[in-house]
Amino acid sequence: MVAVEGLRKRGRLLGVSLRVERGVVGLLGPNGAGKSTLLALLAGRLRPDGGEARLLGHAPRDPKALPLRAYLPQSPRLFPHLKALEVLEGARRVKGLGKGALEEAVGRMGLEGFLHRPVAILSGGQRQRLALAAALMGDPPIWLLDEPTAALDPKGRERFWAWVGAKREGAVLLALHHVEEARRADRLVLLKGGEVLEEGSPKEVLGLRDERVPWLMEVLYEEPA
Ligand SMILES: Nc1ncnc2c1ncn2[C@@H]1O[C@H](COP(=O)(O)OP(=O)(O)OP(=O)(O)O)[C@@H](O)[C@H]1O
Repeated sequence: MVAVEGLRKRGRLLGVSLRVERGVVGLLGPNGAGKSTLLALLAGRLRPDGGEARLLGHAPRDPKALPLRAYLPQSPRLFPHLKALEVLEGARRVKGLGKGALEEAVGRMGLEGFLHRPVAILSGGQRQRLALAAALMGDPPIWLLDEPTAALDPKGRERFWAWVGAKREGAVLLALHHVEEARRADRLVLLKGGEVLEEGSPKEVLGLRDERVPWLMEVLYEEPA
């Protein structure tokens, strides 16, 4: 479903290969590891210098790939003067979806309380919930989400993971920083310096404690060993 072969972006990604048929894949790694670059390349927002990626057989920049994926960048741009509901209406129209999809997205992310407020006065977490609802509306088969829960409170995180859990088909790729969330993924991919360092189940990857990954101790193991 998502196939990546030797993907390169100068100075940022040094040749990454991955294959995700289905399920939730967490991308872990310290700041600057290349997680956002990989997701932006998969979303077609960046052009690679080498290698290739396919989303259900389509190149990321092929217009046919657009309706197949949801992409949430690390700092989503939302027009500040629009009301939350207008942002969602815009996403719904662009995606050619019915009202039901919008209502589902509102319910999933709990947006009922601030639908009529302009983006400019929303809190950081409210904006993130809105951006997620707009991106995931219609439930495309592939989700590419860059630190989707970074600004969310515990309830918002639960709502997000409940939505992930309700997704029965498809591939979800998430850049993550927290161990407790990484444990919920089906597979984890550790990136560092633009390369894949390890790949495996959360148990395998989070159990790694060798000298190649000293940053794991600092970045991932907030909990006492
Ligand atoms: N436009 C750019 N031009 C050149 N280098 C860039 C550009 N954007 C990012 N980089 C560099 O690419 C590397 C990978 O960055 P990237 O944002 O993909 O990392 P990340 O793993 O998502 O990090 P974080 O956890 O901080 O979000 C970093 O060293 C970064 O400084």
